[in-house]
Amino acid sequence: MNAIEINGLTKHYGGFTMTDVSFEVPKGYITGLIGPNGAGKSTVIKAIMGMVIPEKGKITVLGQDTSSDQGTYKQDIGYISDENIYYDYLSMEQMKRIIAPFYSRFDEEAFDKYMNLFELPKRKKIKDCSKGMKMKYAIALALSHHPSLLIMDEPTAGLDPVFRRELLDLLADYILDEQNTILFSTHLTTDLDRVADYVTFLNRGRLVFADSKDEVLESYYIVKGGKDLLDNDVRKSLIGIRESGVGFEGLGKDRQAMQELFGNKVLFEQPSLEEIMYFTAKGGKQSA
Ligand SMILES: Nc1ncnc2c1ncn2[C@@H]1O[C@H](COP(=O)(O)OP(=O)(O)OP(=O)(O)O)[C@@H](O)[C@H]1O
Repeated sequence: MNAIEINGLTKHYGGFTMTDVSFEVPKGYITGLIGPNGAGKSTVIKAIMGMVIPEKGKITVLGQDTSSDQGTYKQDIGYISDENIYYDYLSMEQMKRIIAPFYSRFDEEAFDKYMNLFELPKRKKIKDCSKGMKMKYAIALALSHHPSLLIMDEPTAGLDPVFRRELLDLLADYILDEQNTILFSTHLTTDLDRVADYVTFLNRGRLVFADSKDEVLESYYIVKGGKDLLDNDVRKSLIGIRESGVGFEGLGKDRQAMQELFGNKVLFEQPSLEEIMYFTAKGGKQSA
């Protein structure tokens, strides 16, 4: 079963077009949404949250069509924005009092537990909180109404490495209840290496892939070889290439064809998610 289904999402802004993006977020797992700056990650997340109205496409969240639902599906979502959506001059406690009534299952005890766990002083004004504290506060609020779906836009941005790791562990715990689902966007593929089960990759408003992390990693290869091997046909068959003075390194998909062509004249490696993102985003244009 899927927690989220996106079909044919299309949205135009001035210089940007999101074209026919379709993917699913399976229930009970962590799905990471990756892509370079401006790829459209926030646009997708805002469309799921009903904050961006697409020109085309259908979005179903927890079985409800978001365009016909009056927003009740949001009761079950813990949403963490990448923007500051709080009143700066209020304390964290005062802001919580404004937000809590919107959620029928808001749990004060859980809120206190997370505030203590994250070492957040309730009386501190939001304007005096660091970026990381604001993110922790957003996470505390989101978890306190026991959502079955957590949607987070860049939750690890601005966090120190220690809390980043703690947060990822917390997410892994949250998913232990197989009814819960997480979708989070990030630039940091190392976040995904640690916790993601599925990966959705957007580039320039288009879907590159949406699949299980293991399938993704297995379906690509990195090839390394001498410069003399790099003719036009090889260039065309690779998704991205990086050239140096003596050789090249490229990302491709059909390993067998490349193997038949070069045998043991080249070296094959399994790419990391970061390399897949880097070569796909840059294409074959750059050289090192
Ligand atoms: N309200 C808007 N009006 C005009 N253009 C917009 C608007 N919102 C987003 N865009 C543009 O749409 C594109 C995609 O933006 P989006 O924020 O979805 O990307 P992103 O992948 O989340 O990027 P980042 O990783 O930098 O946060 C960008 O070029 C952005 O400038």
